[in-house]
This record gives sequence, structure tokens and C-alpha cells, in this order.
Amino acid sequence: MGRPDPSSYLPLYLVTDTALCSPRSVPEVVAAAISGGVTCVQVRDKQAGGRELVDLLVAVAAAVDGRVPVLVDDRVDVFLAARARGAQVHGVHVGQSDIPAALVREIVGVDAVVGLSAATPEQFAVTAALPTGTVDYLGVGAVHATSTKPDHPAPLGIDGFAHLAATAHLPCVAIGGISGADAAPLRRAGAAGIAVVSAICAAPTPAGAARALLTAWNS
Ligand SMILES: Cc1ncc(COP(=O)(O)OP(=O)(O)O)c(N)n1
Ligand SMILES: Cc1ncsc1CCOP(=O)(O)O
Ligand SMILES: [Mg+2]
Repeated sequence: MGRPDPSSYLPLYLVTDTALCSPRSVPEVVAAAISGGVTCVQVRDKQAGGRELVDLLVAVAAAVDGRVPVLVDDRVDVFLAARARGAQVHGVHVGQSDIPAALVREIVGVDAVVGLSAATPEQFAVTAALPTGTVDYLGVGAVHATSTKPDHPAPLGIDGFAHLAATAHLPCVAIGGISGADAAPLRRAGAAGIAVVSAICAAPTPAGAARALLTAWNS
């Protein structure tokens, strides 16, 4: 099997937010976003319990139908449960206070994608010391302040992102308050992609929003 190459799925990375998708369902928004060119989907719902999150992940995986990788935020147990239910799920994204990435890799196996958040030189240094193949990519942000994640680290700005990305041993996807106007500057700053929540989940037309972001990324 083998894991997909991060350069194939990081360019336009959608992180879902159930409340921001509402009244539309998350799978509905995800399906539209994929038709607009999203290259990866992460299911993130801080309000959902384990059972609800497994159901949501399975439903999103069904909507995606293998077209792009599907990850879940934080929850290794939910990833394993969805996989046990036969869903096409590909990995987990963990943060600095979640289960350590090395342990996540042991649990999910070599075929799953593992993403890790990093936002400081210290966190980058710790990540660089991990054995090769532990982590596939870094989620780096917040680039800008955002109400989507009230507890986000201090905003880096594009320059702060560039300084960190220049030291990275892994591809970096930029996250936090990102709009189309940031796409080209972030690409020049060394990003392997942009990750967005509200720019797609809260958009009147998620397909159009994804298309515009991808055009900006490729411009
Ligand atoms: C692609 C991507 N990058 C960063 C994050 C943030 O993850 P984390 O630090 O675990 O914070 P929460 O999302 O759990 O609030 C992410 N989810 N995805
Ligand atoms: C999950 C996450 N991690 C850092 S910022 C953020 C939220 C990004 O959401 P938005 O794209 O709406 O600013
Ligand atoms: Mg987390």
C-alpha cells in the first residue's frame, strides 16, 4: 500500500467545522468542496462525542469515496473505529497536547498518514528529532488570528511562517485565518499547501470557494 505523497494532498486542505457548515451537513459541504478541488479533508468537531465523531467520519469518508485522503483531528481511537467499520480513512492529525506522534505512528501503522501541529522553533526542533517516517507533514499556524480556534497560538504572520518553514524537515501546510489573498504569499514563503476551515465551511458556495482558493494557490 504505502502512504500518499504529501505534495499530492497538501495544496488545498479542508478542515471541517460542523457548526460552520450548518444548516448544510458536513458530508454535503465536503462533497461540494471536493468538486471545487480540495485535495485533503480532515474531520474536526470539538463538540462531538466519540460515537458521534465515528459516525461523522464514516459519513464523510463515504462522501469522499477515496478521491482524496480523509483524516480525523486528535482522535486515534475514532480513526481506528472508522477503519474497523470499513470506511476509507487515511490518518490522524494531532496537536502538541494530544497523544505523542511517535505513539500515534505505532498505533496507526505505516500505511496511515500522521500530521502534527507545530508553531515554535522548539516544537520544530523536537519534530526534527523524531525518526524518519513518524510524521508526514506539519500543520503550521495560526498564520493569522482566527475565531475558529479561540486557543490558537500567537499568530505568526506570513514572515513568521516563512522563518519556521525554512527550518523544517517536513512539508508544512499553513493554517489560521487564511483567505485567497494569502495563498501566493504563503506558497512563496515555502508552504506545501493551505489549510482552511471557515473559508470553505462558511462559504455560501463551498465548491466556488474551493475553486477560488485553488486558483489563487496555482497563480
Ligand atoms: C492541518 C492542521 N494543522 C493544525 C491543526 C491544529 O491542530 P491542534 O493543534 O491539534 O489543534 P485542534 O485542531 O485540535 O484545535 C489542525 N487541526 N490541522
Ligand atoms: C484548526 C486550527 N489550527 C490553527 S488555526 C485553526 C483554525 C483555522 O480556521 P480558519 O481557517 O477558519 O481560520
Ligand atoms: Mg488537536
